[in-house]
Amino acid sequence: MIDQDRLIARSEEQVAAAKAWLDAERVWLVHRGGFCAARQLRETDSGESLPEGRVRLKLEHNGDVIEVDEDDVEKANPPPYDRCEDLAQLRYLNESSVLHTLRQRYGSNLIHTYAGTAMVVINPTSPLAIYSEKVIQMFKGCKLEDMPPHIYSAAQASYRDLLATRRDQSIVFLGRSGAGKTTNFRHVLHYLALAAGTTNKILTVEKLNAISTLLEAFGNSRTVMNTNATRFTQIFSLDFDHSGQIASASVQVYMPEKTRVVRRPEGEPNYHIFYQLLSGADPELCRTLSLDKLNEPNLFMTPLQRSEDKQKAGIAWARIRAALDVLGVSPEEQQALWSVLAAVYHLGTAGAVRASTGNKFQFNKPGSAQRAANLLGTSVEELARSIFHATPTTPSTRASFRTASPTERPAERPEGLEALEGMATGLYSEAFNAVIALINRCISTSAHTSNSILVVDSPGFQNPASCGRTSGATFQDLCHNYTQERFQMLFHDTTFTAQTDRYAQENIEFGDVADEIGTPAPLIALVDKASSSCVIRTSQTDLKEADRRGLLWLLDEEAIFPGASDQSFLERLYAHYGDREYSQLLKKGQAPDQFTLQHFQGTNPVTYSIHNWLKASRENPVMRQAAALLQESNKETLSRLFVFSRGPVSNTISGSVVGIEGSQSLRRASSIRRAFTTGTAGIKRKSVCLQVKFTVDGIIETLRRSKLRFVHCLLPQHNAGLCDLKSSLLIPNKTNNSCEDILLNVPLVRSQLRGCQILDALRLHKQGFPEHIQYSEFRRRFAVLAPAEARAQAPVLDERAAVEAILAHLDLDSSAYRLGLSQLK
Ligand SMILES: Nc1ncnc2c1ncn2[C@@H]1O[C@H](COP(=O)(O)OP(=O)(O)OP(=O)(O)O)[C@@H](O)[C@H]1O
Repeated sequence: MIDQDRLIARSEEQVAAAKAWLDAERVWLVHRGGFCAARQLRETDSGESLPEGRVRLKLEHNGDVIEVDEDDVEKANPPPYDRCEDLAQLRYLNESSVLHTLRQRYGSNLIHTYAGTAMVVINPTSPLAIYSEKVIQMFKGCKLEDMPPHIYSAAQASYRDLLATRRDQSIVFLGRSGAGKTTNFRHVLHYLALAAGTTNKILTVEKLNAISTLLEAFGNSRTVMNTNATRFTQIFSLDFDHSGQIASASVQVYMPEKTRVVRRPEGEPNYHIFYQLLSGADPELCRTLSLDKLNEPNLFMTPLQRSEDKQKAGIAWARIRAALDVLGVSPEEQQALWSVLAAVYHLGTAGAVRASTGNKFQFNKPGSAQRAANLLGTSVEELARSIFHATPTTPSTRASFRTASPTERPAERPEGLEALEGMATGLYSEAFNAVIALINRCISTSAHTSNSILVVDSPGFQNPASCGRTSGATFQDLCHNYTQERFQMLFHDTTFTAQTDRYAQENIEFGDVADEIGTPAPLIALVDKASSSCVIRTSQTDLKEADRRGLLWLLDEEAIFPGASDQSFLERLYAHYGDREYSQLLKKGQAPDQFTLQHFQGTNPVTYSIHNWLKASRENPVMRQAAALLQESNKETLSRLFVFSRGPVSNTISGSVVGIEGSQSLRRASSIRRAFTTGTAGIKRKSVCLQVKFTVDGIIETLRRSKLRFVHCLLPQHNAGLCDLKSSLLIPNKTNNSCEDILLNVPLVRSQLRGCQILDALRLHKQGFPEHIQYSEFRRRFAVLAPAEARAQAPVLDERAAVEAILAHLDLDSSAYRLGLSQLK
């Protein structure tokens, strides 16, 4: 380990000041609201020593002397560590010292901090002048060890690793909604496009901006936690040729929150694109799309009312048109996209009503339905048939995860409004899918590429109650939270499990830090565990455990069980997880339709409301009619676009898989495709809830094969994601809080640090040897530093001895490395 003290050349006064600091026994007193500085006193006023486990402190801010438990006291670091760039360098590694360093840095607009091999970034909530082409050029020319913490250094480290090892790399962003994942994701892409360069301008900054604009318009929405919340997971793959330039790229989109088009929590709007179209389209386009009168009530959206909102949407609309031009989307293709969006709007106005004769449903407002049909290039009769009367495709055979019941029925065809919602959702999914296909058409090539950097962004952790919505989190929130838990598990596996396994394999002695580290695995199992089909031991406990399956499986079974309801699902959940053993993970909610999951090892409990979960867990069968309707449209521009977007050279989001056949990167990542199209995933295509599990399995499997880097994005305040709406930022009352607390909500940051296990990772990093290199690779790279006789080029019999010779020649401190069986650490 590198000791910061040894690296900093210091004057005698500085040395004296550091010694005085250490002698003064500066500590942090930890309290619920945060921590404060104090000096530890050795004895009582009368000179007696203190009882075991108790310490006396003199508080720095008011001079009070108090006696507290020693567990509430943590050692403080000398002032040179106040803004240290890597938390692993702290002499005393404890929560308060980490928080202090982060707060000091944040106060100076230093939002990035290394945390060993990971990075922590705190949302600055306002733009900073730290991202530019000039800064990119600076990082590009910088040695790794000289780079200050910055999102560009994470990108540069991945790029250097890719060049040095020719191994695929990934950068994964984790954090709560509004913490800044998407913002950093974009900076990474900008950096790589500029620093690595691209062949034939396949991926320019202009194109990246255009892609962000489109994905944001179609896939983002305002939520209670973030004015611009991402509602889909994406993997942006940058594919490099042998010279290290980007020769191709692609966007893969997973698990878009489709139902938001028709239903969402109260007060939250639809996707941005609808408002931008409705407010921005010029009169001629409005006429073509029959959007010139927007005064009728609409089931799916309410057009913007305030003139400033309309103005903003109008500006965004101009940007969207320009983005489509940059990406080479033809005017006809653009027109086809707008026709589908306008048709969704008109269906919202058309509504559904039971016909006066018979038991069938029909449009409530035939005029609006006619407008939708015209735009889709079909007849209103055909449209009505597809929505209200068409036989849905037969549901797939259901695996018998619940005791087979003769009364089980296939999923029923939704009626009336629900059927209409299915069509609107399906149309929107097809439009979003087409946008991604058009993006990929512009940035992918068939050039031979050798390695990729995958940059991953997904909706952040959702806890709506933290921003004042007490009605409970939704099923969609659970899906996003589950995805974040799985990414955290990936971080856990990479940081803890893989490291300690490697030490064991290499026969390297190592302390017991790893044994005490908690894991997100139990909560993940509660959500996604499949029941075991074979039980080896047959005690009652084993049988019960074998039969116990995760929430998603229970929900899937309940959704098609006759007479089941949201409430009966909740009862089954309690029946499986009501034991004391699970009380730390699942608790009953205050309302009868609520339950609480203790996410991130209890640091982020979320109360969910089960309202509508059964419905949300199955795909609405009418959705699938949308693709057929569009492909068979009598408007050639529409049918051509939607045949293309579903075709082999593009991609699809509807089955959760997005890829490009023929692309090198995806051929390498072909297991993504396999994971989604074979086995249980294939059988369960219509189960939205199980698709979430299988999709995340596929993503994780792909990422595991690359060298992973994690960026933990943190919220400084609960509502930091709403910083675009400055006035709604609830800054704590100045009179009650110190200036620093106004910047950073310490309990909130502390709970995020605990949830993402930063301290554990740092402890392991400090105690262990996280960097490792094969002997042969070390010799290849560093043999030039060795004496001539130790510079064998060909493979040598004893690689370890050869490396030892190089190390001996370099005269390195032997405590700074370990020699394993095949690797140097
Ligand atoms: N580095 C940054 N510089 C300036 N503003 C930032 C930065 N990071 C985040 N923000 C601000 O915070 C807001 C929320 O950030 P962002 O949308 O990236 O969060 P997120 O973690 O991706 O959220 P979600 O998970 O909901 O999509 C942004 O709209 C932006 O205004």
